[in-house]
Amino acid sequence: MSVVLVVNSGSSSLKYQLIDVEAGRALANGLIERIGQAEGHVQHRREDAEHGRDTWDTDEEIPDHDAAFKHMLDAFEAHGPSLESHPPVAVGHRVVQGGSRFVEPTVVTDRVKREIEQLEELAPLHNPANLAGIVAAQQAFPDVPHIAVFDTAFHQTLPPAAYTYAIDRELAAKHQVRRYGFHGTSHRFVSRAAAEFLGQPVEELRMIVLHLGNGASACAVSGGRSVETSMGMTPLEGLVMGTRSGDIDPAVLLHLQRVAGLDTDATDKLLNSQSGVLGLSGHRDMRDLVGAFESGDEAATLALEVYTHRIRAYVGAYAAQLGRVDAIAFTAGVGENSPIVREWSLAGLEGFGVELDTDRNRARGSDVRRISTDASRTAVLVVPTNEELEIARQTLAAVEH
Ligand SMILES: Nc1ncnc2c1ncn2[C@@H]1O[C@H](COP(=O)(O)OP(=O)(O)O)[C@@H](O)[C@H]1O
Ligand SMILES: CC(=O)OP(=O)(O)O
Ligand SMILES: [Mg+2]
Repeated sequence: MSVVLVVNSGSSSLKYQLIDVEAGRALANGLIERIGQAEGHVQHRREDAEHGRDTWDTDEEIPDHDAAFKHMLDAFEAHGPSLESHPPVAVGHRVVQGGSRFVEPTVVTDRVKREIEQLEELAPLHNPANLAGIVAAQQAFPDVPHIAVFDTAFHQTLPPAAYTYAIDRELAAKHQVRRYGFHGTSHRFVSRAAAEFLGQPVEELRMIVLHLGNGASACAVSGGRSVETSMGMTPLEGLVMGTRSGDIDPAVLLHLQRVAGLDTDATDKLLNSQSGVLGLSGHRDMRDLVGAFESGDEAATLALEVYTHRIRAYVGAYAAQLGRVDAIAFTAGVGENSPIVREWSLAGLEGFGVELDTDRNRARGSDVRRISTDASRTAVLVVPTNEELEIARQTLAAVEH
């Protein structure tokens, strides 16, 4: 059995999974939230084939990422599985921004840490937290290799026409301004799982993956390679998200800076944390938004329309880029669980060969499933993503390499 610990360290949270890679199964997972705030929260869950699933919760102040790791180790010790009897052979870390530098999973050295730090300018919300997680994990697990797996890596196959912004070339080059794309680990996992479900080699398929979570992005995958994606230099561009605006005329910012006195920080906060469906409706969580829509809330209805209108526009654009669409795959929290979002996003596309089956779309399930009619030229699928398993696989492959 090869066990890998996967760490997804955010600015105020630490998510972890202990994974048996060959079995493709988590032995335990956990979430440590509100790091650095007065009321922290630790949740540890043991997944046991024999005893089923057990969850433990505690409320406690967690000052920093070092303390969060200590809590994680304590939880393994108190509730199992024991790390002595299931020692991780490596620790895999999600790192959001790898720039143009990192195209594959990379063994973390002091130099790699410095480079991740240098990339902070391109991901101020994500990379500092990812790095804090790596530093703390190295202290907790000094004797095993640590591997960084980058959200951007899968999109390094984008052609220049897709990743280049139409601004002054020299200025852009000097400041590394280009589109990088994110959620690559998920887009890669889902495109391969979709091909497997369809029983066709991924090399022969053209598909569109819609990763709709708190952050959301679309990806056109041709022959298993990312050829176009909706997030850009940062995870702000593209689809409407929980709290992020996605695409917007940049002149809106100039206008608000002039007429409403917004400075750089206020603009950043507005677009990243106060926009998206939250800004439109007061709800950031899709469950709450759909609930408000169902009780007739007008703002919630508009938010849902704006959210799905944008997805449909991207599906059309990517169909044009791909020339043919064999499959559309919905994934992540919203994509896997919201029939109304899937239905509205693909409404009116029958003329393009995309035909949803209403009953299949509404049926619940936890495995890969088809939600299009048998006659639909494009197969529409729901594919549960598993970024942690993908990180664990890539980590093990990097260690064995
Ligand atoms: N049953 C459901 N119906 C609709 N939306 C759901 C459901 N379950 C989860 N979601 C939505 O999924 C989103 C979170 O997705 P997730 O992939 O977990 O996000 P992230 O990993 O980016 O934090 C939230 O908006 C949540 O409301
Ligand atoms: C890159 C990104 O947007 O990640 P998340 O969806 O986890 O916020
Ligand atoms: Mg996610």
